[in-house]
Amino acid sequence: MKTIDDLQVAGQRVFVRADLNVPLDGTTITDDGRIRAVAPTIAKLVERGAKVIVASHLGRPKGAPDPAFSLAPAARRLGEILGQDVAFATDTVGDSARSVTEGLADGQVAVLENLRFNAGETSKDDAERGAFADQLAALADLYVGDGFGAVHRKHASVYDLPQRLPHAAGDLIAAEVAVLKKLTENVKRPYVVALGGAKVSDKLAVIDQLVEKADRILVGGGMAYTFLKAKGHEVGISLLQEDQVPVCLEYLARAEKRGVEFVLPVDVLVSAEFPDLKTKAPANPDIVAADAIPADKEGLDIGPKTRELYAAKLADAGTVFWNGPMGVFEHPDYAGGTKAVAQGLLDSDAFTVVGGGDSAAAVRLLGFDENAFGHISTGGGASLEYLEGKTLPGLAALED
Ligand SMILES: Nc1ncnc2c1ncn2[C@@H]1O[C@H](COP(=O)(O)OP(=O)(O)OP(=O)(O)O)[C@@H](O)[C@H]1O
Ligand SMILES: O=C(O)[C@H](O)COP(=O)(O)O
Repeated sequence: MKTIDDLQVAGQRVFVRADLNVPLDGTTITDDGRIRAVAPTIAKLVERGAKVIVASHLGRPKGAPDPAFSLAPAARRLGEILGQDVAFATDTVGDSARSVTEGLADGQVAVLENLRFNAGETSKDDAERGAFADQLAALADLYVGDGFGAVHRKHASVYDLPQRLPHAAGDLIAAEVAVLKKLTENVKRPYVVALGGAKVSDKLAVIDQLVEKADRILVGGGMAYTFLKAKGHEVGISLLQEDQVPVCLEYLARAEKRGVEFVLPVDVLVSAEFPDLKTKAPANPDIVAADAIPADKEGLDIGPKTRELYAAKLADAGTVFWNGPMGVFEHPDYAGGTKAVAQGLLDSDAFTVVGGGDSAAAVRLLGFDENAFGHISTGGGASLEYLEGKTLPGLAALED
């Protein structure tokens, strides 16, 4: 892969595909880690006299403009971090994008509106994605891929666009790949993987390969309930991927055969209602055994016994990879499980990697020092798929 140092960027329009998919409370960014992570790449391009055009997705809008998913707050924050004005285009490839990018002088930066406001960005149809990539390509001379969190997506700006422009990997992608590569070679054992979060359907599949690589897998968050169901327990109204129950059973059987310890919650915090993340009003959850979740309640965090169990399972680890909060950590009543696992990582002597937008945000928002971990990756799904050994579209497209 070429790096930025291989490109002559002075005076050129450089398209930077970043991952500015940051958590928002209205228009307030609650954690700016992903913006800070890509800022050095943008600053380097600025310093070298490029006209920098930054593009990203935010959330999962449905292929049309939706103000709740505007990148305007992220563009403002990027300007503050860079210490310079950052222009904002109110569309992605329309009149605003054209005029804002045409108006850039050398060393200036613009952010385009959310790529996913355009159906072509995420389309499964090659021609539709290609047509959108053509429109993006018209805005720029060079492409820098630095949105590590999205490299596992075969999307127009990630996969098709670099094939249309001279391209290189940005410094964030280069650094992420260098660390994650270490986890695919000579890992210090026991190798413990902790999985949680809400993107259950996306991430269950990675267990297929992790069962072959890890020594111990701890499951929490929304991911746990499909496994509990597979074990024959009722899970009430918890997040459930019913069609994946047979797959979970297969993973459990394969783990047992390979001697991989597969650890599931023994107790959970439940409530009849999803908590109010805005007011943070007390949720008063109940603690129940994992095999006794009431039919009208959902599991929203791992319980106290599970926290202790997971801390013990992390204590002797040589390497830990963790993706996905153990509960709805955004509410204080459901942050305990995520805190316990973060503390468990720190209390071990392991090389620790935390991956994912919300997982990294959780670590910082819950007051942990991000420098105390071995590596905080900006990619959750992306790092998991990398560790699985998959070819990631956004990395493949950056190859020479
Ligand atoms: N039991 C649960 N039920 C519902 N949501 C949950 C539960 N446990 C955790 N979550 C939610 O999971 C979300 C984070 O999951 P996600 O899979 O997106 O992780 P991530 O670290 O952001 O990874 P990525 O970068 O791939 O998105 C949080 O918003 C949290 O509230
Ligand atoms: O948060 C992430 O994992 C990345 O920004 C990718 O987002 P996506 O899962 O919506 O594609």
